[in-house]
Amino acid sequence: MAIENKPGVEFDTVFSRNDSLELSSHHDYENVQARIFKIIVIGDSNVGKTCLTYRFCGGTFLKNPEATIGVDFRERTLELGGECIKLQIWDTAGQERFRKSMVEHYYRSVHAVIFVYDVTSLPSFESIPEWIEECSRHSVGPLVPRIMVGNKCDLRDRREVPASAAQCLADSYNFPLFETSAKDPAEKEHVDAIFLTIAYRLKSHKPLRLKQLSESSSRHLWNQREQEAAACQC
Ligand SMILES: Nc1nc2c(ncn2[C@@H]2O[C@H](COP(=O)(O)OP(=O)(O)OP(=O)(O)O)[C@@H](O)[C@H]2O)c(=O)[nH]1
Ligand SMILES: [Mg+2]
Repeated sequence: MAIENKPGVEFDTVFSRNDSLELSSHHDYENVQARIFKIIVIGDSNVGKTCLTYRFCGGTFLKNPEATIGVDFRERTLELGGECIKLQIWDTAGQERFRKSMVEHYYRSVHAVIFVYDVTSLPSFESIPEWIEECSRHSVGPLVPRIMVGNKCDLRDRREVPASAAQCLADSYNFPLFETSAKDPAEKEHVDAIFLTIAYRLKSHKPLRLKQLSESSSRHLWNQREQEAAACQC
């Protein structure tokens, strides 16, 4: 599910029926020029960064993943509005010992950042400000989109992070918030939507159009002006 960020303002992510998530077969892969965007996925160990990125790039739930050492690269090419976009996803290590020599590389020339926590782990949520702070220390520009993702929503009985608390934190940074599950097949399209939201933002390379809506009809909310203004915190 996507969670409201600010009432009355919609993050104008409308996926056209003509957009496909993959390059269609009539394309000659060799000759297609794709713009490449680097997206890093950051958060505590065990929150499901590898499973989320695998779900998006591989289409299935990765059983028995091992802790990521350094970084794993995944990519997926999309056709959006007639343009080829390649998302190069850096699945980073959450464990300090597996990431410390890599941190500079994570943040260099990054185009978007996804902060992940586990809704069944309060400590992983409480770490989010530290991850945002690390991002800030590495001079990631204010126009670089950031989003927050709460993973493992399928574990309903074990939830420790209320959606309201997560929304509050996301609002304080003016980040969009998504809650999802890499494991639940019913959430597959929602995982896609997280990355597509970023892809559209990167593709346009310009401020999003803000559409005033009634509170009840608002979904995928992201106040871009406030997001950019507040991004100096991150
Ligand atoms: N129930 C449930 N389990 C999940 C989900 N996503 C990941 N897991 C499990 O959580 C554990 C950790 O997943 P990973 O994807 O390896 O976590 P990570 O954030 O990449 O961990 P590091 O590589 O150590 O930073 C594994 O046992 C996964 O099976 C989910 O959506 N639901
Ligand atoms: Mg991992």
